[in-house]
Amino acid sequence: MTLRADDVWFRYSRKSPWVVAGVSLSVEPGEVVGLHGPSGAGKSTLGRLLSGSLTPRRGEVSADGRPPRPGRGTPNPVQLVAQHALLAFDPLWKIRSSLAETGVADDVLDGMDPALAPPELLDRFPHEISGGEAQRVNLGRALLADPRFLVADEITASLDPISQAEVWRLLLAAADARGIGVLAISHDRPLLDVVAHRVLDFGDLVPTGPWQAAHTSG
Ligand SMILES: Nc1ncnc2c1ncn2[C@@H]1O[C@H](COP(=O)(O)OP(=O)(O)OP(=O)(O)O)[C@@H](O)[C@H]1O
Repeated sequence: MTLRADDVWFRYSRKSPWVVAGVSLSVEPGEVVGLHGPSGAGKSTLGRLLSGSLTPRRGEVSADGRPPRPGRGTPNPVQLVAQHALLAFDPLWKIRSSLAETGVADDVLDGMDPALAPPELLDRFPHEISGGEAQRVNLGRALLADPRFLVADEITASLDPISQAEVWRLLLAAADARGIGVLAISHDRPLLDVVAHRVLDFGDLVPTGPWQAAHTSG
């Protein structure tokens, strides 16, 4: 099973410029691929395309040959974990209810790795946990879906160094143990050099030919 983008193109509207223009990449099971680039380059957009929350205007995204969109009752094999973990939780729901929304049974929730979801946090509201705790629970929720791939988009950009190291330690351990392929998106090149097996630069993903030049100028 490979996560692939094949000549993917995307723009937010017909009148806006191409944000992703002819990009191809692949992530293998168990592989951690870093994606680096400046702010506004299009990294998050590509992450959303790879996780199926956006659909390419042209080209294809596939996980094991199929578009990574959740079917009815079927978890998405490509889970997106984004920077602002608290936005992923309903502020009016206790953490337990947000996790239960994934469809897992109560005993699975109670049996979650306490490093990801400490039992005492499950009955709190999102505003009652720290940013580091929120991102660990958010990662735990993505792992409940038993994903084949994780798109980790600036997941530790707002965290202190200790929380940052802990989130990455947990993610890399889960990826290694379960053979999950990871696309780690960050503007922090030294971080990617530590966590990833190889690092791609967003600018290098865009082929430079006359056709692209004509179609990416706006
Ligand atoms: N929902 C949206 N509607 C319209 N334009 C958008 C939308 N989301 C992003 N963009 C634009 O697409 C471009 C790429 O944004 P994107 O968030 O993918 O970049 P990025 O490389 O992830 O940046 P950063 O590192 O700052 O998060 C930017 O010009 C941004 O303004």
